[in-house]
Amino acid sequence: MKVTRVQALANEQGKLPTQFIRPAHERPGNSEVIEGVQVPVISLSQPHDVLVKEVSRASSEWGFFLFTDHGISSSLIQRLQEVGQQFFGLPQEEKESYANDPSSGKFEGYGTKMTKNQDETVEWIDYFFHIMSPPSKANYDMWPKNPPPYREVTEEYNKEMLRVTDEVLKLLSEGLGLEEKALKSCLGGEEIELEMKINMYPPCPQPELALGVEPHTDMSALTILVPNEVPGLQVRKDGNWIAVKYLPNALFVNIGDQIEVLSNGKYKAVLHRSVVNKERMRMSWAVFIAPPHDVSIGPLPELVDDQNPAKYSTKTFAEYRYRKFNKLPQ
Ligand SMILES: O=C(O)CCC(=O)C(=O)O
Ligand SMILES: [Fe+2]
Repeated sequence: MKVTRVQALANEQGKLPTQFIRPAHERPGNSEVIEGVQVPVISLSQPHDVLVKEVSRASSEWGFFLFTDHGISSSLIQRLQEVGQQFFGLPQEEKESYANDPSSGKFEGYGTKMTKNQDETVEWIDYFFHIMSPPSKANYDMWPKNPPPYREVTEEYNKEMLRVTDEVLKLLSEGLGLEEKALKSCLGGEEIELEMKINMYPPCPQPELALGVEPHTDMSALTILVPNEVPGLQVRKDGNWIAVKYLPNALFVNIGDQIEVLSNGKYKAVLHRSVVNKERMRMSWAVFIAPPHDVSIGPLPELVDDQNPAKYSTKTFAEYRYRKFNKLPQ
């Protein structure tokens, strides 16, 4: 089936096509956005006990924080961004050879959401999605072959993401009063999955009427994202949308649904959305960290007792995903 890419629409001058116009209450132009509030910024070079406290606090109060001094070189982040930009700069025909097809279960590849019916609204975004880890699940044939360094750069970034993931999961485990391996082993241990989603938001003729990504929490355990320099991410805190400022080389860390469930609600999955820009293309590289599909996730028994009953039901990640995709209650 022929899919109209947002990138192609952006090249046609003019008005925003109707399927992108959000209902009035969802339009970024109609909602107050707080610009001045600072989201938590946490340096990974602090003493361990301070880090445990800061990460645990940010994850309980915000479900979101920025990491600095994480040890990933700025040149690696720059190369990751270059190969992603170069992919989206390829001729349309070449990008189409990677087209995904979520309706038939083919999630990996080049994608754009389509409307199922007339009154459904879509998002101003094209993306590329593929599994990075574990190697046994990575389908390297689906990774961009152009530009040629794509695979090498992405594998190098994947190694760094595995290292930072271990670090965050240890800190979060300790913040729950558990031993440092607790959360990772619940998430499949070495079988934990890392997925790359490159988000590409072309310039939008009427950004005040559209959204890049609608409000959602990530169904992952954690998401670690690096954006380009164009701002656009907003996180929900105490009933307000807070615009997240760009901080060069910082990692944006989201708590996702699976950590909220495992922690029995002590840590909160952050509600977030992204807005688009009239002049500039925004891009972001989101790494979703999730359990394998057959792993069951529920509140950790150590966190549940008579005073703290389980707030979530236990189910496999496959079941959770199915329910979330189909907007069924969890
Ligand atoms: O582009 C962003 O900053 C957010 C993207 C996002 O929320 C997602 O891909 O789940
Ligand atoms: Fe997200």
